[in-house]
Amino acid sequence: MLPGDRSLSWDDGAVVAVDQCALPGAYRLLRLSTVDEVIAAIRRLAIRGAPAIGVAGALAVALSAAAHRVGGSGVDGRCDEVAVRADARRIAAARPTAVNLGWAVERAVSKLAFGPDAVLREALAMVVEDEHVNRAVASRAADLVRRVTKRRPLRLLTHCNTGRLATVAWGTALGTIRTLAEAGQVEEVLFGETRPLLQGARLTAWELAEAGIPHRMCVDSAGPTAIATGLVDCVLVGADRVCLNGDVANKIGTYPLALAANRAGVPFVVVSPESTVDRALASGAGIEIEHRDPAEVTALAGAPITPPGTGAYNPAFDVVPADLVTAVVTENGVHRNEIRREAAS
Ligand SMILES: CSC[C@H]1O[C@H](OP(=O)(O)O)[C@H](O)[C@@H]1O
Repeated sequence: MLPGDRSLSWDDGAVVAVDQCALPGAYRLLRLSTVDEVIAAIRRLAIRGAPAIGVAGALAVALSAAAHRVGGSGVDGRCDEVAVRADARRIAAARPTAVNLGWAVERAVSKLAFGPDAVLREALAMVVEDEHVNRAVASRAADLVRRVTKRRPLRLLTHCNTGRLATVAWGTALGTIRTLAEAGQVEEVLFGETRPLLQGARLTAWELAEAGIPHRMCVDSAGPTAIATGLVDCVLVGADRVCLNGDVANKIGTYPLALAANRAGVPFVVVSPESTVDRALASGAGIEIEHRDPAEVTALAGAPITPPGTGAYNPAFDVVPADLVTAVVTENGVHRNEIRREAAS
């Protein structure tokens, strides 16, 4: 097991991460010592979740800087910056939608001139920061949920996995649920299985069981009905990219939940670190949505579920327009609709 709540760490020149493809059947650690090994882990979602892939990307830049060290150590260290920047571009391209990956890679690359050890220090700082940020965001989001709901204890709905596995530790939307549960304020969590890769069924179920929080799963398409029939007091989701106007990209299946919540008057709260906010992007129209292998849809656990030759539409994310979002909560505050406004509280 990794120390504490951690699902991602650094150990003696290697990235160490929980293999999320092996859960819930096996808790297995990956030890990744090359840039290509980290890129492959991100691409197959062994490491997944916007904050987690960001920090893993920064650690991969540190692996590259060490591999391309050209002399000296500490403040005298230098590396082949051209080679490291080429690696950084490949790392940032591993998955296009979560802004955290590019943000974290750029932050690690910004220390290149100070040598490989400085790059590693910056990446390790992100490891520590992520857990602190997530706990702060979760606390702020829990306060908002208490303000915008009446019923106690709460019946919450979430989607995909936004817990300690999707971050370095604690989690964002699921971190908020953990915070509320620790205060005895959660009756039950309903979550979607999250087809096709089953992040809900495999990972959120595992985390909620580990935390001892009452939970039930539903098929993704039942989430809107649960909201419409009064089974949900608040919807809590994560994000992969929040735009300047408040549009939010998140796991496919989030948009229908937002539509149902808006129609039912149920709060729809997005919980994410500031590193998921892309202030360079005016609106969701500019977000690159990752489209993945159709075989992820036409097969289940590797076994075909359709006749041979069946095609599939497999966007990994959708975009929730800002007007369907009750609030985006970050460590800097509660943003209602447009992100450009300063935090409302
Ligand atoms: C706090 S995780 C944010 C976000 O990342 C997940 O996507 P994926 O499993 O494809 O990496 C999902 O959209 C979560 O909401």
